[in-house]
Amino acid sequence: MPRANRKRRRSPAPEMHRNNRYKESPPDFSLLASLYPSFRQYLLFPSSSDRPTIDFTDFSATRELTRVLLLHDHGVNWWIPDGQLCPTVPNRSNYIHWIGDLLSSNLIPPISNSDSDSEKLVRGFDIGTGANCIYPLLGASLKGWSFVGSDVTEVALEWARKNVESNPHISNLIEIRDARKSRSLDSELASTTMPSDHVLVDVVKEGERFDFCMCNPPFFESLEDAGLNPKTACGGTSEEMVCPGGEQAFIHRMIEDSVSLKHSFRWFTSMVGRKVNLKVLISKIREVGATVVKTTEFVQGQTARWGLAWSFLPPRRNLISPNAPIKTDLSFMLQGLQRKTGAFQVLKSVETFFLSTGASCKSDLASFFVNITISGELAGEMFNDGTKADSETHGFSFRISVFEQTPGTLLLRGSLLRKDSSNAGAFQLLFSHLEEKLKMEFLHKSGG
Ligand SMILES: C[S@@+](CC[C@H](N)C(=O)[O-])C[C@H]1O[C@@H](n2cnc3c(N)ncnc32)[C@H](O)[C@@H]1O
Repeated sequence: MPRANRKRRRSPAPEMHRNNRYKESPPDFSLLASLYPSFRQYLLFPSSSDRPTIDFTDFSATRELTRVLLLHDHGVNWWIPDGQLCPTVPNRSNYIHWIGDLLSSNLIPPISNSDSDSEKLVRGFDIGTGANCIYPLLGASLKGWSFVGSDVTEVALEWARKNVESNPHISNLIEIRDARKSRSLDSELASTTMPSDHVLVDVVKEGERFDFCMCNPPFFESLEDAGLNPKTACGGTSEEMVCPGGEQAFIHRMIEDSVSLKHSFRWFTSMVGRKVNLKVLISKIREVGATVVKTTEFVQGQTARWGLAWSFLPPRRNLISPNAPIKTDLSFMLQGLQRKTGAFQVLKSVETFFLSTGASCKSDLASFFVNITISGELAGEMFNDGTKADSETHGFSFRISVFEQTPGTLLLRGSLLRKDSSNAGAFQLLFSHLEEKLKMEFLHKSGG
């Protein structure tokens, strides 16, 4: 059916995550071929372009590209047997970076992690890690996170373990867990290859705590449904791509398990392949009483994919009660600073902090202030709990000024530039994160 006149989205097409190394510089195939002769054989030189490419419908070529990208850009040794699902590194990195955003937004405060509290190690659970084990490998190498990766097929478990063992520098961060073992408790399912009703319950051990779980579920109800994208050859066996009821049934099971394990995870997350499923799943999550639901759209070449996250823990922003007086001017002091720490240095840190969130900053160093703008899109990513459409999330601007009170004491003042109370809560939250960050940075250094 022709769709030329149909408006596809309300917001601009999603871009790669700002921290994705391939956002500004896509993989340089010429360079990779010069460094890795095994990749050279797959290069094609189309007459229409001066840049070489590869045949993305050739499984061996896409697998070799993934291998050299993981090795060259991430220092990861990797391989999968013929026919297994072959991940694209730039796309899979977006999901990792989005989880990084969820964790650093501090919307849901960290939960105490019984066995790694002292190390403050971020701990994730990858449901269905696959033979490629891509998320634990990327999460450990990019972020230093530790993982449990689960799966239910012999080949996935064997190759995921091989991929972990081939990387001794991060192997202590990744445990591969057989989710079928837990199923042996369930006698009816023990001898079948059908996915169990549980994906987390019985796989997560008593007393374990995780900062997040993630999942790239089997999207399709049948292999015919999966079809084959003629433009790519990512492989994928029926066990990897198909489950009864498709992704909706799989994520439903995750949601049900999340209710039983609501205190064991800070964030539950999953990738979703169809927008129509996203809406149904959000309703289900609300129905079971999650306190926060967040969504994002991922860049996945020609195909749209969504990220869905929820939590049952009380969000920090609830601390800003709707009945509390709305403050559009806020301040705090930095006292006991070292002599060499002046207003200029603190202002630069303010700028670095907000730039790292994706905000844009304009500094006036002579007057010791920086104006910060949070775009509507960024505000949506940071604060939208899934109840608002992207187009309803408005951007806002505020000014942070630094005043030297006495040597060693600075006053920081934040003011919303348009005194629009609808963004006051978000502004207060960001300002409190800034206070936390600057106190950590400057007062810890000076022993304060
Ligand atoms: C689409 S693949 C994802 C593989 C990999 N994470 C990736 O992103 O490329 C889905 C994976 O889920 C696994 N799986 C299916 N049912 C499962 C269950 N109940 N528990 C854990 N893994 C399961 C499949 O064997 C398969 O490896």
